[in-house]
Amino acid sequence: MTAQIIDGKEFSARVRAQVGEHVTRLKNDHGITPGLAVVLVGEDPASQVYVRSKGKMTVEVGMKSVERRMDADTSEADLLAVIEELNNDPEIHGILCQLPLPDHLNEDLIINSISPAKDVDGFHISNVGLLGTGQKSMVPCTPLGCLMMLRDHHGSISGMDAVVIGRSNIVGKPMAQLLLNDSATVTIAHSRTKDLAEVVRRADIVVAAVGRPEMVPGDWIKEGATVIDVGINRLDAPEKGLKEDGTVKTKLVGDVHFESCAARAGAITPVPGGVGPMTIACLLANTVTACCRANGLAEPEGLTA
Ligand SMILES: Nc1nc(=O)c2c([nH]1)NC[C@@H]1CN(c3ccc(C(=O)N[C@@H](CCC(=O)O)C(=O)O)cc3)C=[N+]21
Repeated sequence: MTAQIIDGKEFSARVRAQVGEHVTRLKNDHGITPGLAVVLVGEDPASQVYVRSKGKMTVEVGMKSVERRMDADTSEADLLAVIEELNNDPEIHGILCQLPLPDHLNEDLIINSISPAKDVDGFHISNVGLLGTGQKSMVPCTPLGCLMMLRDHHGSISGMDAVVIGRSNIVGKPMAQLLLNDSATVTIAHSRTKDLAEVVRRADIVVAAVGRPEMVPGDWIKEGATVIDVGINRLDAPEKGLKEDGTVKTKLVGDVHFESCAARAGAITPVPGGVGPMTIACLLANTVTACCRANGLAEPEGLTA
């Protein structure tokens, strides 16, 4: 079987267009402009790229975009003060504090200082608990994007065997919760899982979120299974030659070996152009959702879990 490619770039453009329509309605009918604030501590170049791209897309859908850049040696108190200010700002409906934070900052403390209603990452303990008990919450963007693609492809995933490889708080665990809420049979596998190959071979749906380049080979994939690749790993690609500064060019690969998995899967997401663009689209979707909830308005249909 040769897999259908699930085009995250195209899908995310559709989601962003939908978000844009909601934003227009909020503005025209209610005089409200959804606002998203991104807090970036330090100068990590990869983070800066994401932050810029998020800011650009936020403006493209008609929302207000605020960026707070802080020095890498910012104190916890100063960061907490910025978050408190954003918590109290009525024009801001979503707050994202880019992770990872520098080592001297307590990530849990910072995340839990964001107002749960504005926590568009869905990382606050309140949102984690709400999701785990099947209550209305803010849902982490990457798993939400994966769920949207799975629902779109399958219609319903009820009763399907899903294996999530990876148990992070950001992707693996919330992904498993979402799949379970949609009545899939869910296994969470990880680095200590015995006979991972056999576990994955049972799966109708494989979500790979481990952060290890190309670790899932095609012969682990059941014929016709759907493969969602969350990994974004940058590898040296000497075959592409050198950059202007003399260093070797790089390429992005996922957590699955694309070619061999695509040869067996029924459908697969590519890297780049798969889950990544959906993550940003869902961040915008969550901001609109947060804005609607904050104003007691009906939630945007099709953009929530
Ligand atoms: N609090 C927090 N929330 C996040 O959501 C968050 C974060 N911190 N820290 C960093 C990671 C990373 N992240 C990405 C989002 C989109 C792409 C994306 O769109 N990638 C493109 C490729 C981009 C490229 O070419 O480098 C793609 O996969 O097609 C990548 C990475 C969100 N993150």
